[in-house]
Amino acid sequence: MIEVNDVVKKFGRKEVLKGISFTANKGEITCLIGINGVGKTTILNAIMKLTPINSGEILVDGKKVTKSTFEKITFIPDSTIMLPGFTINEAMDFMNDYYEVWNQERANEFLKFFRLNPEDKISTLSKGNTAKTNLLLGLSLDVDYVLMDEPFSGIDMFSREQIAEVFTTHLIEDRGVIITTHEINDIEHLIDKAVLLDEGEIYKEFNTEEIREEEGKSVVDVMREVYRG
Ligand SMILES: Nc1ncnc2c1ncn2[C@@H]1O[C@H](COP(=O)(O)OP(=O)(O)OP(=O)(O)O)[C@@H](O)[C@H]1O
Repeated sequence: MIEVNDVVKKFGRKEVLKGISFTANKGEITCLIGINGVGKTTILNAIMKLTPINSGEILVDGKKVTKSTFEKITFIPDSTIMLPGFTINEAMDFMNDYYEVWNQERANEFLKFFRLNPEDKISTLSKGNTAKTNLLLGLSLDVDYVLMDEPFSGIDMFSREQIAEVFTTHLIEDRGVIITTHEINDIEHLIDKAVLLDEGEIYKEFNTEEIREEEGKSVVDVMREVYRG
């Protein structure tokens, strides 16, 4: 489990995270939802220790995040191009050399699934294929937790559907996944837990199935209630 406990993050005088707490379980997809600038990326960066926090704590399987915890987590950034100078093949070789937990079999499945050409140079790929390559490189690491920042941002409908499909296949298995998004439509039916953020605070955290069964509401219904007051 990833536990984010009362985390405060300031940039200068601006308090971007105002005491955020939530948990993300293994075998579940947790979605951090909120409009632009509410602090979604900052939370992922804080979990990955890419940005220091001012107070609070983040635990992975009950332990503070250290070098060895990092081996359990992979972070797939948004449209940032990873390893741009390489072809997809060279990038996979690099990952294989660099990470003990690299799983080439899974990478080959992703190549087929996304119909990517391993000879293509990463810097020349379309936005959708860049996102798919990022997913391939991130999800072919045998880790327990996967953090994804806006995996659907700026990507055409068909590629989005294909990316969403990954979440319903064995390619994710029983990992704990945290996704950020401001567009819920593509993944509403896939997520287990929704964490609604506004201005650095958590408005509501809920199990999507429970709210569907008990209150007959979709995530979008809850978002309308929360954000439109
Ligand atoms: N390095 C930084 N220095 C100063 N302010 C920052 C920095 N990084 C982020 N911020 C500010 O923190 C706030 C939260 O940013 P963050 O990127 O986490 O939001 P977000 O919810 O991921 O937004 P988006 O949906 O647009 O990606 C924003 O107001 C942003 O301007």
